[in-house]
Amino acid sequence: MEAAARGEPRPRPGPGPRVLELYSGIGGMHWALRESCIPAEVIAAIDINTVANEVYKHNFPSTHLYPKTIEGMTLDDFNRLDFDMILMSPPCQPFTRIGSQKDVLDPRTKSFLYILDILPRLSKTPKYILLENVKGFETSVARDKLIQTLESCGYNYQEFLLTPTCLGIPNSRLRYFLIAKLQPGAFCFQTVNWILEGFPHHERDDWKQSKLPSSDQTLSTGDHTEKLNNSECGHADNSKCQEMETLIYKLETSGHLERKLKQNNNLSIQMIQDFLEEKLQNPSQYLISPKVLMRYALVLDIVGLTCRRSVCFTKGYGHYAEGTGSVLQTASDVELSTVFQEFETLSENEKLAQLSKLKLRYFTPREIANLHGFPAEFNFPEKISVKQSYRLLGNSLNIHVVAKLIELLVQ
Ligand SMILES: C[S@@+](CC[C@H](N)C(=O)[O-])C[C@H]1O[C@@H](n2cnc3c(N)ncnc32)[C@H](O)[C@@H]1O
Repeated sequence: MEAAARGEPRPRPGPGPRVLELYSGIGGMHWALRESCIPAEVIAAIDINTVANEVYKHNFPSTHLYPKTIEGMTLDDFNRLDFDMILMSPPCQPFTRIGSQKDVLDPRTKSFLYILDILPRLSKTPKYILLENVKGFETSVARDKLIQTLESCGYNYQEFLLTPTCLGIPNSRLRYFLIAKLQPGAFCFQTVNWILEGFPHHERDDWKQSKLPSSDQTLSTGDHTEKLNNSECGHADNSKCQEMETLIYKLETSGHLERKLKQNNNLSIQMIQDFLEEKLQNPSQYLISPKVLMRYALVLDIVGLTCRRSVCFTKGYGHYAEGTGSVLQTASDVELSTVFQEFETLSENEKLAQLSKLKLRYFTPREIANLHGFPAEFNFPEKISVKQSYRLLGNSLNIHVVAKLIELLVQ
């Protein structure tokens, strides 16, 4: 029988922090911890999703994974785990613009409120906390309760709104992050009581910088334009005033096109082609069907191989066409604008013939994993379907962004 099952604390594996990964999903936090090179060990992960747990176990067979609800863990269970760090991505549906917005009244927030209740009562308050959630969380009651709890427990903390483009990755995924460190531990940068929209600058040899990171001292490669364009999860900004603007082609106004052009000309961001698989297995399954093309062509976010942008991939990718993530134009010799020229005047057959020239396909799960920063060693068990992979990746996070935050948290 294992020590934990006998009610005894687990033996310490090494010198670094012992990490508890809550809402572990497919282990995005675990991969980020590895990338951060912090000498830490995930001593337990907890998630209720059986499919996600299959993927987690496949990639981290030696990590103790609890396939149960967080509320199903007692205070004693948590105390026995004897952890120093919590990494967590609570469910985001209660806080998204298109979700329920029920905030703390949504039953899916219950487990998070339970964690806030447990935190001050732990026999050892963890030294480090990192939380990830959607944009929208920052204005929630749940966030206010989190801050109250952290302040009453004696944490220093910093909030962020970050997207992978600030690290040169051609994918928008604007997310809320909070890192908290138990006092007297101090951060290697000056915290501020507003939300940072880039990573704080620091001198490699002088982490204890004293200057306040003002807005122009943060790395904000295109963040502002991105927020306007992709404020949550890649849904086109269909506000009333834009409906009044002239459409150039597709449903794009000159403003949309200018923004995309600016993103594609931003040389600090890599090209989409750097994230693609060389040879697809069963490529026909990724082609966009004529039915989807005909119904959704105008709302698909289309990116080419040399583009330096893509919109946020959500769990509905490959299933719902609108606002769930970009699709790839594999025909590099065709101009998107020419395909949509006088499109409305064409017959159905002519429309399909035009659209087919683009050779559009979905990104594969591996390619989305690449954009999310998952390393080559990460993979899905064979029995996990493409659709399930999209769902799980859509719920996950950008590894590079979180790895950098873990470094900021611990250094
Ligand atoms: C936003 S996803 C986290 C994804 C994860 N960070 C990853 O990289 O895949 C939220 C996860 O919380 C899990 N979850 C939701 N409510 C839960 C609860 N009450 N107890 C345990 N896990 C829960 C879901 O199954 C889902 O995998």
